[in-house]
Amino acid sequence: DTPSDGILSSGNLSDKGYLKADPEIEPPVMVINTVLSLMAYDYPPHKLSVYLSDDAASDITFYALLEASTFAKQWLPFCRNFKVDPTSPSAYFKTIHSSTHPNAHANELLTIKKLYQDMESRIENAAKMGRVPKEVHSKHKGFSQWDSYSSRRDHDTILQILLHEKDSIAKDVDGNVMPLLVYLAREKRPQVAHNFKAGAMNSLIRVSSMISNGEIILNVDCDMYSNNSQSLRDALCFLMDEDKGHEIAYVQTPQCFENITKNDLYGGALRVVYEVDFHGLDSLGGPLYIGTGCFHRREILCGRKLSHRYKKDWNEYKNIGDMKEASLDEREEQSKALASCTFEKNTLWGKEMGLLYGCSLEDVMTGLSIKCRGWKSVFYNPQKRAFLGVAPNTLPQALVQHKRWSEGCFQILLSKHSPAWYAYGFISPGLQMAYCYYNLWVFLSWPTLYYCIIPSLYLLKGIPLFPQMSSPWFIPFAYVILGDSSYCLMEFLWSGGTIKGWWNELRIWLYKRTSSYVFAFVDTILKCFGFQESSFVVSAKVAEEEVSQRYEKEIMEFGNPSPMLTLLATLALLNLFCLLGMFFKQVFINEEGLRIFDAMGLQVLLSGVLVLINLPVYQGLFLRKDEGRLPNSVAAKSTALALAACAVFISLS
Ligand SMILES: O=c1ccn([C@@H]2O[C@H](COP(=O)(O)OP(=O)(O)O[C@H]3O[C@H](CO)[C@@H](O)[C@H](O)[C@H]3O)[C@@H](O)[C@H]2O)c(=O)[nH]1
Ligand SMILES: [Mn+2]
Repeated sequence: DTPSDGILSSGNLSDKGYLKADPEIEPPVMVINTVLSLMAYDYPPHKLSVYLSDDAASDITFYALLEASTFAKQWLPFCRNFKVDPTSPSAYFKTIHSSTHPNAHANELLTIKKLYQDMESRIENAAKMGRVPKEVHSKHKGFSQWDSYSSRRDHDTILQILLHEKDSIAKDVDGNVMPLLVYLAREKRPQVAHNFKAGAMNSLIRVSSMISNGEIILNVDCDMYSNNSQSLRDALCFLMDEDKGHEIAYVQTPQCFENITKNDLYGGALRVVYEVDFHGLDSLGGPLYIGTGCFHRREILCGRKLSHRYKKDWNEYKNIGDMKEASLDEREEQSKALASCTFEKNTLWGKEMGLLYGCSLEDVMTGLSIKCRGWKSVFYNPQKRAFLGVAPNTLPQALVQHKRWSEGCFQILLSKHSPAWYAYGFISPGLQMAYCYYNLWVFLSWPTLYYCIIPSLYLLKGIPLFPQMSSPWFIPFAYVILGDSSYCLMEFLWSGGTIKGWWNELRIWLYKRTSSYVFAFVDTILKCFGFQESSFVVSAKVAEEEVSQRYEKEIMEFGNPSPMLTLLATLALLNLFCLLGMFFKQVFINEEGLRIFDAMGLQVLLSGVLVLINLPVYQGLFLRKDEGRLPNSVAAKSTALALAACAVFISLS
């Protein structure tokens, strides 16, 4: 029985103009489903507080949350009475067919579904019109906070306690108390760095300390709803364990997705990472903190070091001092100061307290710094997924996400918290190596690029680089190739994947290394020398109808021209040209026929596999007519580049 906060991170930004209007990228209806699912946890409601951080400071999101607070009055009792799970309304309605339920349930279900759909259409209308209806605006004082708002990068703190046990309206239809509910848009000014998600989280940590000060903080991305209403209780079992609990800083659940298709075209499920790697990490001191679905102890997130005398007394309720007596308005006013954009000046926030700044993988870096202070973490991976979110559903988005991640990993390696040197002595050598395994991702780009380019060009020229098939030196190569691929395949199947899914994973493995990691490497170096500013490209959570349809059919979505796509297409064409050129030369010019297979078997195999794996690229370049194909400009550029590379290489003596 400990008070806990559901801290929810949401909102988005478009400093660089990647994004359009916010309700399009992170739609308010999705966000309130997340909020409702957490409010309905199977947990005493007076000990539960939910905070929504809106980095876009959109009055439409505020309006949606206001609607959700009203709808919750019916939804929470409904969940309680009928043991509803998942507790996100939209996910729940998708799972049920009313005919299979007894009568009482069926009637109430119809009523609540109708209420939900009405609310949804009101919110969607407001989002479509881009403003909140006038009559609603005048009904709630909270909206007046937008009077001084000039843009999403320039506004005061907007903070509203929507439900609080002190307030008589905070009772549901059965007369029970409801969880505390707060909307927060921290202050932003163009001249002050806001530190993206980490900045938003730190504001939430401070503001919540003033309002509810729960001991446990759960942090969830705005697209991840609770799929298991017990997971909060389960996580507490680890943290409150009498023997080991006092060493544990956080309990991390895997990031799972609801929109993964059967063969997972973009490898978004990260199956092997969660089913194999993270369990390994768990035995070495605990998994990385991955930014969502994670239960933290507030004190430790705020910088506490491990001491052997530390043993939590869960009965001693940390009170919020004078604030207990303060009225809600006073509380709001005082908490606002904590979310101002200058509050952190000359403090340790972002350096030693809260989430750390200056890295595009703030979460992993923060988790590492917690480990270096002596704490452990736990990986909690229940059969019934704790949270479900939205994975990227186009190739460019998947690549951009991997770029952000690998860039962050590299930054951590170079940072003062580097697992390669700083962490030495603080964490076990095994964990150090495990971190480095991720931190060194970007370097994999160079050998992979080499293997995608050089052996094929030499094949075209007729120069063997590997032992011929009849030589005994061929055996170690064959052993490594067969051993590695069959091991990976087994691991993938064992983690619940399909054979085709493994082939797709292999493709994404290649694309990450030959585009995301390359660009991440270059960008990190540029940032080190101050040629570039840091950014956080928010992943889109919704897609156009046609894009979604192609995603369901597992047709690769390329979309707009970008340097990453040009690079991928060039490599794909280079391999195709080399392979075709070689065959042509062998059969028609040298008339050696297929003897080349003995001399250059491995090179033929390598180019052949690369060509097979790139089939979707050739289709996207030349065969498809739909909007998701590779743009003509990319086709022209990549063909020219690939041909030029072949020609130049051949002409070199
Ligand atoms: O300036 C920002 C940027 C992002 N977010 C929120 O942060 C969350 C994660 O952003 P998203 O664009 O969905 O990132 P993902 O690519 O899904 O992020 C993954 O990787 C991130 C680190 O790169 C982790 O923080 C995330 O938890 C993890 O889901 C979302 O709720 C955003 O609204 C903010 O609040 N403020
Ligand atoms: Mn996300």
